Amino acid sequence: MAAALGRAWLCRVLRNTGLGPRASRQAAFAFLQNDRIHSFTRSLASHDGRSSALGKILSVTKQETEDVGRQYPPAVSVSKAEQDYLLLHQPDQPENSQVLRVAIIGAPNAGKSTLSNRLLGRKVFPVSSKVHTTRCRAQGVITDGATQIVLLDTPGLISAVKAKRHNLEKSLLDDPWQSVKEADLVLVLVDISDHWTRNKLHTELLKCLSKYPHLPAVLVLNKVDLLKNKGLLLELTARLTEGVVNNRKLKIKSRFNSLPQQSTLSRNVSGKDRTGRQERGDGEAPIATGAWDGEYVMNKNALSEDSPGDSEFPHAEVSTDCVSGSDGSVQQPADTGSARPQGLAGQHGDSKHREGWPHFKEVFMLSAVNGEEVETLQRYLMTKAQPGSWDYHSAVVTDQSPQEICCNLIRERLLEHLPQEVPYNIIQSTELWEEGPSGELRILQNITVARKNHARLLIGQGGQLIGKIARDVGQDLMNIFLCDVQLKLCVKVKK
Ligand SMILES: Nc1nc2c(ncn2[C@@H]2O[C@H](COP(=O)(O)OP(=O)(O)OP(=O)(O)O)[C@@H](O)[C@H]2O)c(=O)[nH]1
Repeated sequence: MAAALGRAWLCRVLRNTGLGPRASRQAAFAFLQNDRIHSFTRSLASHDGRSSALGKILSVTKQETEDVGRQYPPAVSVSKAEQDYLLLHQPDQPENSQVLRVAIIGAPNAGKSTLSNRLLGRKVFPVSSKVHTTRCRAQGVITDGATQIVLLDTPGLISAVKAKRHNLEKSLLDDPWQSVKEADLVLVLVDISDHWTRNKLHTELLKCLSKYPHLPAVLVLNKVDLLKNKGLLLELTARLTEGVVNNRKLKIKSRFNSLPQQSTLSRNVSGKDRTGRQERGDGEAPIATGAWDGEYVMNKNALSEDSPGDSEFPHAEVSTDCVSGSDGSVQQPADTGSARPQGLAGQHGDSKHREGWPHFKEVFMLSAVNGEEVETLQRYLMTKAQPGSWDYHSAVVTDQSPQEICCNLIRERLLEHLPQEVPYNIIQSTELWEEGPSGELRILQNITVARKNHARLLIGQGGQLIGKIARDVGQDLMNIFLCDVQLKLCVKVKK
């Protein structure tokens, strides 16, 4: 009640500054939710000169709103018409505008949507532990100063055979390829906590990279928070890059023989520091910071939390004895005692037989779920933007409609809470989408399941599960739209 009164008062104050009714309500909501008012005022006010009036009321300087605005991106409009208008609106780019389109590709469940949400600073893509949460590609937009980064979130890469066997829709097969075709840079995400898949790049990934060999590609090892033995990161890096990053050969050294003997890198484990001295276990642990091309790669603090000790960190460095082929490919020197894992396919082997990709420009090791090192990746992406026109107005955070966002987030929860195939056979339809008298968003969505027992599962005892899903999705939607949301879910059985 107190919050509602406070909101109404703030809303009136904001309206006196010349803001429209919805803008005032959103701003008031944001202010009382958190301090997201800064981003909101930035996105609204920076275009029409109202920033000074709002700034006075909120005691926020222009610099402050810009700084915090970087942290908190603009809200998404609850109205499809408004969102469509924004999407078609002429981008409000400055003269020195820069742009970078980034396709995020990887196997299903690698964490592509989680990373996209992290980079955006707002959850607009659905995430779940079940595969194929993302059904078609969608875009997220980060606008910071004169630079715009467009993230192309894609469904997990799958083979045509698999798509046919599981009767999966065409978008799952085509969209990742389409996104790569449109991208300026591709992020290849690998789930390094998955023992079954982490030792080799997915065949479809390799096919995709081979098809666009001149597109800059960056390897991202995700879910480092789940890895106990951090030393494995460098071993995996050597495998997945075929021992070459940015045209340079990797040399992996370990101060302690922590890598297993049968390791593909064991012949390079020297147990010595850079000066060739044998090191003691209590010395300062060398880490792979700035190992490649002078850029940041791995940060000890970011990765050491659950590490058994610094001795787990091997050291990686790059020798410059790699040469570029005339086609831009990297050729291995004859015998340099390289870190290249044995038994890998040749440099130009077909994607079926190779395990890694030797043309990655950079390697990042991060945790999309808790944000470790995501900012480092974001900074890197910012530096890669090239002069060019923006794709979107700075107030756009995604190209999805508000209804699509809502459907996807409900599906995310259905995937999370329902067993096996049940959530994949559900049909969702939005029956009501309207703005209530106090500016709240009212949504009624029908969820049609295939069988009665599925409906029982979904409703849960005394309506507990469906109630929880409605509350959780409602909360997510409030954070996206920055307004009150009343979400009702109605479970039906297919006739
Ligand atoms: N522990 C941990 N879990 C993560 C991390 N990143 C993603 N996840 C989890 O991995 C699961 C899959 O994440 P998504 O972002 O949906 O993966 P995706 O690649 O978009 O999946 P698809 O839509 O199937 O292609 C979710 O349960 C996430 O919470 C991470 O860095 N650490």
